Amino acid sequence: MLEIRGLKKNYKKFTALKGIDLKVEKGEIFGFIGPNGAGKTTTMKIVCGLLSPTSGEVYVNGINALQNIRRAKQYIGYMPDFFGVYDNLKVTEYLEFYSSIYGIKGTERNKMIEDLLELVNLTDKSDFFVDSLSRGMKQKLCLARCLVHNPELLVLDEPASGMDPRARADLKKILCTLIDMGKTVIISSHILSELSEVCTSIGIINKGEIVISGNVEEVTNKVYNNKVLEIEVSDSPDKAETVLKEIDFVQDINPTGNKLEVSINGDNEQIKKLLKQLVIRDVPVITLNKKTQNLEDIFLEVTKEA
Ligand SMILES: Nc1ncnc2c1ncn2[C@@H]1O[C@H](COP(=O)(O)OP(=O)(O)OP(=O)(O)O)[C@@H](O)[C@H]1O
Repeated sequence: MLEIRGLKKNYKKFTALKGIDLKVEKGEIFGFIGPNGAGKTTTMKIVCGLLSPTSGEVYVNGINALQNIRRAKQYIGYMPDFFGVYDNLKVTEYLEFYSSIYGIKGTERNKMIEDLLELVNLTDKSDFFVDSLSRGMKQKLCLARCLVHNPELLVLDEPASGMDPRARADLKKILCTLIDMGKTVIISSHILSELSEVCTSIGIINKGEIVISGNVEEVTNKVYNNKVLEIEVSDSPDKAETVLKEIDFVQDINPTGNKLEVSINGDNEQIKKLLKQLVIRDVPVITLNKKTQNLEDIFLEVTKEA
């Protein structure tokens, strides 16, 4: 759905993007993660045709977006990180205004606005003035706005900033609904915890360069060659520890009561071998889980200063 190749952007002498390569497949929720000033907004604006790159290529649904920006824009819904001021415009009027830009009128428009307000949980605010909405509500209205032309690719720049936990939970649900509707979503953030549960893939950008990208599991594996297992035994944790110490690919063991956190150098094959050893040696294993690393840990790991 989106492919970016060798994207560079200079602001005068400052190089904001140093040659970005990214691929986002249809149906993904791609988390575009990076600290302040990393280059997320610059990349997103170029993708949406709001900024020209210094060099590079952007393809949206196979269309060369830098050469056919009008065609590419039909596929893109962009939610900027800042929401403008709209005096004396009610929520419904606001969406009517944006619908008119795309030539959507009459009953089709009314039904679409009704559906969008339902999607973003703002049906009961349809008659409110936009300026009277809370920041979180404005964000959701802005999301509804970028859906009026039924785009396939949504580019959302920090949509959760300023939202309270309830609004964030709503946003996650909305994103899942959008994916069920067949959309592809790119969502930027520097607050990783808000993305970790919903993203199917991520790209981490730092100082204008993609440090790492791929689906969440791939990225986790690339960053952490070692896997961490959580093993619980009904009793005899000492025996479990003794057996684990004899396994050559076990790197570290951290026992707490009947639970052991075990770092291994290996993949699923090694996990199977480890479990087999424990069972053969009569260690009473009750549970064995792969400990998932959250995006926050990965982000801190890959963006830490050398
Ligand atoms: N118009 C501009 N002129 C000069 N420099 C700019 C301009 N816009 C952005 N920059 C610089 O380019 C770099 C990338 O900025 P960008 O806004 O893309 O980062 P970001 O990852 O979106 O950051 P944030 O999370 O703070 O929004 C920053 O160093 C910023 O200061």
